[in-house]
Amino acid sequence: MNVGDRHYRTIWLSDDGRSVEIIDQRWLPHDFRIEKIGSVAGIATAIRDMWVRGAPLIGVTAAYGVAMQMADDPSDAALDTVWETLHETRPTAINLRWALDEMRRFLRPLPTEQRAAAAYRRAGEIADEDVELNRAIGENGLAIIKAIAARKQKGEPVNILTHCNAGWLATVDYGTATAPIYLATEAGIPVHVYVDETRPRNQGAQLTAWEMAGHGVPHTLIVDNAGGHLMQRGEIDMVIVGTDRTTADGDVCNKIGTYLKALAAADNDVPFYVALPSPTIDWTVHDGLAEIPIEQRSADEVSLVWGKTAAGEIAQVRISPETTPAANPAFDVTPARLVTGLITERGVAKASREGLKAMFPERA
Ligand SMILES: CSC[C@@H](O)[C@@H](O)C(=O)COP(=O)(O)O
Repeated sequence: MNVGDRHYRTIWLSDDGRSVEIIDQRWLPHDFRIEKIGSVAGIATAIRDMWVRGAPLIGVTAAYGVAMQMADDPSDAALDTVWETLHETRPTAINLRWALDEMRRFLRPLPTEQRAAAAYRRAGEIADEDVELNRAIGENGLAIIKAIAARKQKGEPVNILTHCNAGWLATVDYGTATAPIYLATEAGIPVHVYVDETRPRNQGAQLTAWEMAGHGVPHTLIVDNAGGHLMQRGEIDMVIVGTDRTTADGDVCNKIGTYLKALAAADNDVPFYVALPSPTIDWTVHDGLAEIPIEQRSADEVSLVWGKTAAGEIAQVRISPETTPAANPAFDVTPARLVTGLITERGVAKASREGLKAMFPERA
């Protein structure tokens, strides 16, 4: 998507043909910084410390990490080691394991001297495929927005609530939850997005709001606790969120707080959609609550908040007593029964084993 008048993806191969450049998301919306990363250790840090984040982008970044390892040492042992090193950076988003598995499956049969070039090629393809998947999700979600718009007065916007950042910053381009929103805006369908701030890291306030502003999408930032109130007042037409892992039975794991939005949506008959590319489906998991590992992040993310001071400095402030402990589970699981539909690259699936099987018969 565009930053100013320039088109960016979130990750691209450097001119040296070996490193990658990424948009460093730690500083947004206050500062737009590009980082160059040329080692597996650098890739692991960028994923773990959330310079890059969002399930699909984590996967693509890891794929490039495998390529860097192959350029240094293309042996089978090194392939297994880089899989382990990168896999442990973040536990919940399944796209990380999907990308690492795909790279290893593709590289293992090749002679070692061909692996580095092949790995960079395959990582680039995975990045391009992500863009195509998201574009298709956009088309399928656009049909839902159009149907809601058709029931409204002419010119009245479709009000969409979203949580966390499942925008182009969380993918290579377009985003998952935001792709239908961008396509609706391009098509001239009036939309208005309520952006959940998404404590503790504020991906909504910092990233989704920045994306919406950058693309001229009318939007309003709300605190996480406001969504239920707005739904009770009929001010939300639909919810669209992303997901870090969706089970073969349609349970949806996503940023902490998603479950509460789904409960409020169900209580108020507001359709609750989840947008996802198929690499986000974990076909090996059936019971999301019991089986998906939930990342426990640092308590500092709860007790300390980043922002920009009046003097223009990007700084962190403490919001709780020094001695108060904090817990920081980063994701929760929304049971399939609360999900209206899964917007995939192939169409909108029912959030159930049968729905996903019908959409992806070759994988189920
Ligand atoms: C297209 S992204 C879907 C999810 O990855 C997104 O909603 C999310 O929860 C991201 O969490 P994050 O912890 O910022 O990586």
